[in-house]
Amino acid sequence: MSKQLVGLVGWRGMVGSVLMDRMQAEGDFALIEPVFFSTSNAGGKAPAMATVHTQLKDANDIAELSKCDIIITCQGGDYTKGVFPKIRAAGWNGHWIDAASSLRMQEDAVIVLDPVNDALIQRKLAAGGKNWIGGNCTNSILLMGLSGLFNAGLVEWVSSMTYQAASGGGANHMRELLKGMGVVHAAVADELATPASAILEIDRKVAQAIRSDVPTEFFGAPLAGGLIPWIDAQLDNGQSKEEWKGQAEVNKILGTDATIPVDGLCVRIGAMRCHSLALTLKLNKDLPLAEIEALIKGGNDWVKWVPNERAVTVQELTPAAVTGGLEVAVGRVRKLNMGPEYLSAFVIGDQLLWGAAEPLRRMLRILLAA
Ligand SMILES: NC(=O)C1=CN([C@@H]2O[C@H](COP(=O)(O)OP(=O)(O)OC[C@H]3O[C@@H](n4cnc5c(N)ncnc54)[C@H](OP(=O)(O)O)[C@@H]3O)[C@@H](O)[C@H]2O)C=CC1
Ligand SMILES: N[C@@H](CC(=O)OP(=O)(O)O)C(=O)O
Repeated sequence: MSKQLVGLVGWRGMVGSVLMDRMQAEGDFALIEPVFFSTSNAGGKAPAMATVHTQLKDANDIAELSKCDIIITCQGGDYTKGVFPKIRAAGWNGHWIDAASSLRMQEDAVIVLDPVNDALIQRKLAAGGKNWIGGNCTNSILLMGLSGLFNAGLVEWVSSMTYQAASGGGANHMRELLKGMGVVHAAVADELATPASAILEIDRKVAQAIRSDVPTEFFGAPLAGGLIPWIDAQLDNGQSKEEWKGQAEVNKILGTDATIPVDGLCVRIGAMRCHSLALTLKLNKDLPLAEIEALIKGGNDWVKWVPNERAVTVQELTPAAVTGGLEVAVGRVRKLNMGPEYLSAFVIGDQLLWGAAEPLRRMLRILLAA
């Protein structure tokens, strides 16, 4: 049987690069005929995985895109808004798998996170669904960490304070943070090399470097040594668009009948990869912690439970421990002073894996197996 033609767009970006790594690691390329597209280098050499279509095609060429059975795009929302309507209008009836937020809330789109909503995906596939959209990275990490509680129907509402890594903005954002770190270090390298140097002089110089010399082209404000308590667009109700996605997407992924309120603050921090969420959950039952732990651990195969103890938390509930892996770590789980149904949790996962590339890769495999 001939292999399906799978178009790959955005494969060079932050998410796309991770997707390529994972597809190679899992042998996905052996199951498909890949065609690589580019918005900036059409005609250039395609990655080595392309054995037949060895030249990059123009990512805006509707005719070439329409030859694909499946298209996976990690190019971004502007690309989706520009190309998706045209290719559908041109009569293309293939499967569109997309990392961008543009189509997520469309009626005929499914937000895919198969360890959490596989039954929903299969129902929509059987009904002829064609649009499979990855969720917002932070919401995917939230649900991968606590699907056990959500799927047990125990969550009444969630307050979510997020700590989102620089790579969430993309490759250029991650590069900007690293450059900024270099600027800050360079500003005080001599003083750091002199043990007796005055710490307040170091502090003053660092503050000056952060205010004046750290690059801000992509983040719009200095991130190195600091944080930015706003991600994505401003909405009329006072939320950032990133905060709005919380309730909208969590409920769509779960397919809830009654909306579970999800709200909080989304904050950009100077981590490279991994998004974290400091959560307050209101449960609808007062359960023993041991039962809550068992439900969280049983949520899916990728949950890594971290006991609420200082030493193991400091070692295992951090970006350094979690980056590059498929485990989603859940810790700091305890009852809060507000009452026995109020629970804290700290969830951290590699947002480029379960928060972006992995659900797309797994959706491709679901389609190939259908
Ligand atoms: N970053 C994340 O954590 C997540 C992102 N998403 C979504 O996925 C989509 C893609 O995001 P992301 O991968 O972060 O975006 P990037 O900006 O990293 O990549 C998108 C495209 O930008 C172009 N590009 C421009 N400059 C560079 C560069 N220096 N290095 C690499 N590529 C570059 C590439 O296109 P070309 O090769 O054609 O020039 C690339 O395909 C977005 O819609 C985003 O919202 C979803 C979940 C998580
Ligand atoms: N907005 C997230 C990345 C992401 O998931 O984007 P979107 O929801 O637009 O696909 C961040 O900046 O960390």
